[in-house]
Amino acid sequence: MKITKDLYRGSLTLLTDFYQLTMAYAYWKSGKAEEEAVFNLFFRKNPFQGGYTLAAGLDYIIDFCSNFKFEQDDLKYLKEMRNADGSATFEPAFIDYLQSMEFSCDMEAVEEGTVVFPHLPLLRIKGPLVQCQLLETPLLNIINFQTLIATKAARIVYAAKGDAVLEFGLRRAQGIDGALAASRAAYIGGCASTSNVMAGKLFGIPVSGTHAHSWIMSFDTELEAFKAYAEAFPDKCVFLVDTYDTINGVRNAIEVGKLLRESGKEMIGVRIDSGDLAYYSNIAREMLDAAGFPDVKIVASNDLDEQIITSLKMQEASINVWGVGTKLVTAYDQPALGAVYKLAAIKNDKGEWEPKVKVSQQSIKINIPGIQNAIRFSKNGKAIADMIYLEGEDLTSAQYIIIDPVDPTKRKKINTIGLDEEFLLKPIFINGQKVYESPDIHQIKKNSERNLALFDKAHKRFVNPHIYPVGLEEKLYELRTQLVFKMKNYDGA
Ligand SMILES: Nc1ncnc2c1ncn2[C@@H]1O[C@H](COP(=O)(O)OP(=O)(O)OP(=O)(O)O)[C@@H](O)[C@H]1O
Ligand SMILES: O=P(O)(O)OC[C@H]1O[C@H](OP(=O)(O)OP(=O)(O)O)[C@H](O)[C@@H]1O
Ligand SMILES: O=C(O)c1cccnc1
Ligand SMILES: [Mg+2]
Repeated sequence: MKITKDLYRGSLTLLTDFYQLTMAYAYWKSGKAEEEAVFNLFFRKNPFQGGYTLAAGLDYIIDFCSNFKFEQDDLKYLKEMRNADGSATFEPAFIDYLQSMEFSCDMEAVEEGTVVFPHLPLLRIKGPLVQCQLLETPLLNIINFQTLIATKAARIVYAAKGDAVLEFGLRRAQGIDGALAASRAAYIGGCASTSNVMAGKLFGIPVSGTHAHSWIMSFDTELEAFKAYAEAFPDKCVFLVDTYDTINGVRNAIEVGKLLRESGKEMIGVRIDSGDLAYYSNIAREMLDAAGFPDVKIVASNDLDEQIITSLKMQEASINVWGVGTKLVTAYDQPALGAVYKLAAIKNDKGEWEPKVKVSQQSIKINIPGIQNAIRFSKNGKAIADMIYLEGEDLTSAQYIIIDPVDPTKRKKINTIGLDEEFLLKPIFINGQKVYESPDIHQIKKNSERNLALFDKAHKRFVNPHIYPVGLEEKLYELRTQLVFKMKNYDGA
């Protein structure tokens, strides 16, 4: 297979769990395939034991849905699928049905770079049951990963307190697609650049890089290596100083920095990639300052994450730029976000929407039924609370009570006078037609910055962050409670 932009932009319609296809077939057999349904995509817990999550991945979803079509070779594959007894898994008429299927759903979603919280709908899709069902797996695959990595990046960038964070993860990322999507999401989360050249080409992300130990090792001496690099890249010299002896490495960098200056150029930085990064960065800073290089940056790398960066900041390390790879692109301490996709409503024979609920012993697992949206209330540029409500509800009240979806004793009163309101779900597709103007990657990154600025630092700290209030509007809470009671009786529980 060729790894080209087409891999991500072409039809990936079979990228779904087989059970979506078995259900599709069974829906079709039972005459339910075209019944209208609404599904919500949401998660139940912020990743990394954090206080917020940064949404990413929508642009992939838009591409996926825009190209949602069973191609001839997809159909051939399904047609040839056999049961254990040798009979065809799917009837030919079903294959014809798939062939004629075109994406015709309505979709609303939060924009990429939106700060989101447990229980909020990140995406809502309305359309034929069969289409909504087939889309469950790819939508989750895309949102779960990119949202996870964007959130990890936002945390790392937050720890860096305004210093640039360079994403160096390609060599340790989860395969080719994981690497590309991670580089994209890391940029959305606030990284300044990626080392992944293909991500730069595909997504328009700035690329940057220094050099490796192998460059130094290929010469007889470190000094020779620095001089040769300076000749090749007089405007981009970031010297890796720790191959043999970090202090001597800084001395050599200063020597070449002086030569560069004589030729009218300035050394940009030094990179330290091992040892005690606080200790060596502080020595390097003193040496560089004393030699007349106060503007030369000190880049640090080596298994960094938000915790180590925070520690190095506390130690007053003289680091200005952070190269972060493995722990960012693999979301090292939490390898998956647990977003789910649940049926919220279905249209009955009379054309009325019937809200649907999945009952669980664990109240956190009871989904929120009905066709929902969410409003973010804020005051003077600071978010106060999010309210999930039923679409069509009268929203002119001066006061709301929002009720915690897991613990109904937790409630918050919101007086709306003087508050700003933002509807979180934006229309993306109507009847399968795209109505959303996708922002470019730089605008998405700015949206992340704007969104993150809405939230108090209490929600951003790494240890026991303050919980941001997200609640159900009273009527939605009532609907959910009544429905749970009804379904439990129905089950005889
Ligand atoms: N001052 C510091 N405070 C906290 N963590 C640090 C500090 N300096 C470095 N670290 C981190 O400690 C870890 C050190 O890794 P490790 O024990 O593998 O040593 P190393 O420097 O990589 O060794 P080597 O010289 O073989 O490359 C890295 O994750 C690094 O980011
Ligand atoms: O540490 P990360 O956050 O993943 O950042 C990327 C790392 O990749 C490179 O070295 P590599 O890890 O390949 O070799 P090394 O550990 O021997 O330096 C680089 O020098 C960084 O240390
Ligand atoms: O450019 C760098 O310094 C770099 C790139 C990838 C991995 N480690 C370092
Ligand atoms: Mg390493």
